[in-house]
Amino acid sequence: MAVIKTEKLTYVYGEGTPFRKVAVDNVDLEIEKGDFAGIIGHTGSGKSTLIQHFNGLLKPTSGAVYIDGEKLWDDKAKLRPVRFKVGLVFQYPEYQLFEETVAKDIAFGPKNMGLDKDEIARRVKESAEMVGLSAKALEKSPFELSGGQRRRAAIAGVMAMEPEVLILDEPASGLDPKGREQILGMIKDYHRQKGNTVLLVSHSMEDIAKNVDKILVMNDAKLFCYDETVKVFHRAEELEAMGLAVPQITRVFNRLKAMGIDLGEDVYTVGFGRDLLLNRLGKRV
Ligand SMILES: Nc1ncnc2c1ncn2[C@@H]1O[C@H](COP(=O)(O)OP(=O)(O)OP(=O)(O)O)[C@@H](O)[C@H]1O
Repeated sequence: MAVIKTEKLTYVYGEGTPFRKVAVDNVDLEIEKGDFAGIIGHTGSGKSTLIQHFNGLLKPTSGAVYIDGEKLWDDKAKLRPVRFKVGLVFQYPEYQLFEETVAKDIAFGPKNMGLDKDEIARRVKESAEMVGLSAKALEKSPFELSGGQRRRAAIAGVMAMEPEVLILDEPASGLDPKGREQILGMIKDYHRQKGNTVLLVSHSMEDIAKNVDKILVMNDAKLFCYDETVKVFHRAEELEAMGLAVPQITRVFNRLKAMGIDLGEDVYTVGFGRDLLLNRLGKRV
């Protein structure tokens, strides 16, 4: 069964005003349990609006959202547990840290869930380890940490709620290349260890290509596709037509194909391209 399902999901900002804007338009979507997916689309294509429906932060203008088969908004009392089930990490979440220590910040969500002290302590420890924060860092004020560490602390705060679905909006934005790799690697490890559903919004095709198994593409408020990474990059021309640059390495190999050198596979990471080439050249890799 799909963990997230939408039926003709539509969301309109400013209904009844001259500024009316359809941000999500008739989206039918099924996200399976355990999927690790990237969400891409040009600026303003509706990515943030879409994900805010998945934990009941936004109410559809029309259409429906189901979490674990349960329709949201039929009974408002059921929204609270959904917010625990679907954890949302906003862009630049480090600006939302406010407690006096990192440990207290991470504990905030589990505390809010009404868990007992021991369980909260276990979760704080486990999620701090997951994001690579030391025991020493936990006792510091969030303001004593570096930007990258603060981001980790904020992500750990949502992980500590042990959501079934973890959604992150641009988790690597504003970080240097090394910081980006570390955060994305950490999210990949989290998915591998927990097997949970993880969705991450990103502007970077390269980041997406390297990390996720599936891609959801939004275009002008509509769902363009939700499919395996390879299959999505196979549609490079359509993606480029909607202003989405496929990874540079994919373009190089597509160019080779156009020149008659078809290696028979879609290439979207440098590592895979290298192995493919070396294999064809008959060398061991
Ligand atoms: N609070 C709001 N009021 C009015 N219009 C809004 C509001 N938030 C978003 N929009 C509009 O809805 C559309 C979709 O916005 P959304 O933020 O969901 O897109 P996005 O794909 O996440 O964009 P970005 O990549 O820039 O974050 C855009 O045209 C945006 O201007």
